[in-house]
Amino acid sequence: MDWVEGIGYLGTALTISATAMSTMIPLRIISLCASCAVITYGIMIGSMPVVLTELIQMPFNAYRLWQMLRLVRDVETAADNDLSLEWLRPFGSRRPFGIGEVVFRKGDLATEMYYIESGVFRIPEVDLEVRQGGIVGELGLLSPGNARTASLVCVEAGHALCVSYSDVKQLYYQNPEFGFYFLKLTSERLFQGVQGMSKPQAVAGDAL
Ligand SMILES: Nc1ncnc2c1ncn2[C@@H]1O[C@@H]2COP(=O)(O)O[C@H]2[C@H]1O
Repeated sequence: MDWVEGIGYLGTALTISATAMSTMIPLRIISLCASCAVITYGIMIGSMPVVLTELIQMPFNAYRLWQMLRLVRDVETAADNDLSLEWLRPFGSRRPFGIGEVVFRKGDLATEMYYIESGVFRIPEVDLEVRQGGIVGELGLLSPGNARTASLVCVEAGHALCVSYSDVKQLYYQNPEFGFYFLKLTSERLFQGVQGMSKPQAVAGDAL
């Protein structure tokens, strides 16, 4: 085996390692290293398809890596400051809701959680209001069969950021700070549920 082939095998080994990785940041870094090795090998053997494939892949990996690093930084800032969840913004889609609109009903299959940006939403089963900065719809990720534990109705028109559970899981696994927020939020709500809340209360950003 000559050194050119050696670089090719190094590229193969790094590509396989990246594929086997479960955490995003190391995966992206190893993928970028693999691309560098494969591009070098492709140039050495004069194979444009090999070089081109890697050149196309590299910006995607670099962009995703930048996104993830930025997220980690933002979550750390959020943890140090006012616990605002503004950094969730890139992970969700903004949706408007009108007065009386039922966002979901108890028992519905849950696929996303909501970060309330404006307006007022009500959870009738526990007589709670969720306002700007509040998180709602996170328990469905943990409930049996992903069923909604309560309904959500819009009582004052506004907007909510909808974040899919696959993104929530990704954030959970990638970022211990977010994982801890999530754990704290869900356990607080489960404890509240156990204690049987009866008085109307407002759930806002400080719920975390
Ligand atoms: N006791 C509670 N206190 C605060 N929020 C609750 C409570 N019970 C349910 N919720 C919220 O209402 C949501 C209904 O949908 P989910 O079960 O997905 O997630 C639930 C929580 O976000």
